[in-house]
Amino acid sequence: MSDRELPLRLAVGGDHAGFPLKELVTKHFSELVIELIDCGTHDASPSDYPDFAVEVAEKINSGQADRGLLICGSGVGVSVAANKITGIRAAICHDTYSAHQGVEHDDMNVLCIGGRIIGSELAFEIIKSFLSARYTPEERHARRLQKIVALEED
Ligand SMILES: O=C[C@H](O)[C@H](O)[C@H](O)COP(=O)(O)O
Repeated sequence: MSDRELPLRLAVGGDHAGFPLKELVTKHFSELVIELIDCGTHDASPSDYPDFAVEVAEKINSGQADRGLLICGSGVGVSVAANKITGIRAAICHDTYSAHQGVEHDDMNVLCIGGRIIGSELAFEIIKSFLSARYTPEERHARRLQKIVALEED
């Protein structure tokens, strides 16, 4: 995949376990997106992943960012936390197919990665796949998304 510009504003966050990969990701993508907002953590001292899920979600829900990227050790904690927040559709993707199909079909707006699971080069490819993808507004996808919105309203 080429390193052409990915015209989105991206909010990035993660805990101490995600910090090493987040540092590499922010450096790699800062020139490839319109804006990269680093929501922390800013060092490797122990921290709590829900705090960064909240920060990234706030950037999206306030309109400051188009998409989010969350990195913890496994990707599990940040995805569980982010999906508690209305308007956030987050998923762990450790392959490129899920990263673009999740956007195209499910309008996924937050990608979650495990910094202890995959290396930086694969992570870069997955993130590019996620950022390059666009939601496909076909009737079946819209119908399913409406059912998810209804779950949020329960
Ligand atoms: O799903 C949770 C995340 O992977 C956390 O990054 C992980 O639990 C942190 O582990 P520890 O506090 O042992 O470094």
